[in-house]
Amino acid sequence: MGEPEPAAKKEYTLDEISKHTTSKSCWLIIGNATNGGPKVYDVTGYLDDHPGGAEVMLDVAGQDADEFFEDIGHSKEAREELAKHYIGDFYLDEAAKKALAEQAEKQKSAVQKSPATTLLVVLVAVMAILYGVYQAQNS
Ligand code: HEM
Repeated sequence: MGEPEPAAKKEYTLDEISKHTTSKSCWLIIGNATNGGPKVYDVTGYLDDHPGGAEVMLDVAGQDADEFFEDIGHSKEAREELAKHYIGDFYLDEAAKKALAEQAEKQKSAVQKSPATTLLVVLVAVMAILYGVYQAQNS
């Protein structure tokens, strides 16, 4: 048994999204393999409230704005605000869906590996400090 799916999940194609590029109707695609895939947001009502200004949003309207959104390092509050404007998912064909799932899987295993990497870094640092102390005591 899979996860329960909402009955009618709306999906938008780039054809449709790319029509919404003005202050009268401004849509953005935000999301990637690490957070559930690309999603579509109608941010028309938020343009005038955006602390970064309306212009930056209009610049990337009707297209994939994920990198722009992530590069700013938007806060948790910004992400909560973003969620309010969600209108549906970005349509992915089977190949794109598969690529996204593979990317998500890769990200997951990279995260799982990271505690071991952190431990190794800490271990090397501790050994370096101990070596320093040993040297100091014997000089
Ligand atoms: C619905 C989508 C978006 C929401 C809800 C949002 C929300 C916010 C919020 C709350 C801030 C204040 C700082 C923070 O809390 O992180 C902020 C700052 C900013 N945002 Fe956005 N943002 C969105 C999309 C974008 C996009 C697509 C861009 C760039 C193309 C962008 C560029 C900026 C910039 C440059 C700032 C910094 C403003 C400054 O510090 O002067 N934002 N945004």
